[in-house]
Amino acid sequence: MNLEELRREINLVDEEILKCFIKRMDISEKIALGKIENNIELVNKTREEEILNKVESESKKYSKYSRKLFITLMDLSKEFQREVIGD
Ligand SMILES: C=C(O[C@@H]1C=C(C(=O)O)C=C[C@H]1O)C(=O)O
Repeated sequence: MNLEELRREINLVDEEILKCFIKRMDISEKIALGKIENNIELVNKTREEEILNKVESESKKYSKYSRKLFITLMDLSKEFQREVIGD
C-alpha cells in the first residue's frame, strides 16, 4: 500500500475517533449533571483505574500508549465536567 492510500485510511480512522470522542464527551456531560443532582463527587479514581487496567490489558504492544491516551481522555472529560457544572 502506498503513502497516499495509507493516509486516506488514517483519515477514515481519525473520523471514527472524533465521532467516538464527541460521543464520550456527550456522555460525560450527562454523568456530570447526574452527579451534581445526586450530590456525588465528580472524580472517581476507582473507576478510572478500572478503565486503565482494561485498556492496557486489551491493547498488547500498544498498552503504554493506550494508557496515556485514556489518561488524556479522562483528563479532558473531567475538565469539561468541571466547566459544565461551573466549577
Ligand atoms: C465520567 C465519569 O466521571 C469521571 C470521568 C471518567 C471518565 O472520563 O471516564 C471516569 C471517572 C470519573 O473520574 C464517571 O464517573 O463515570
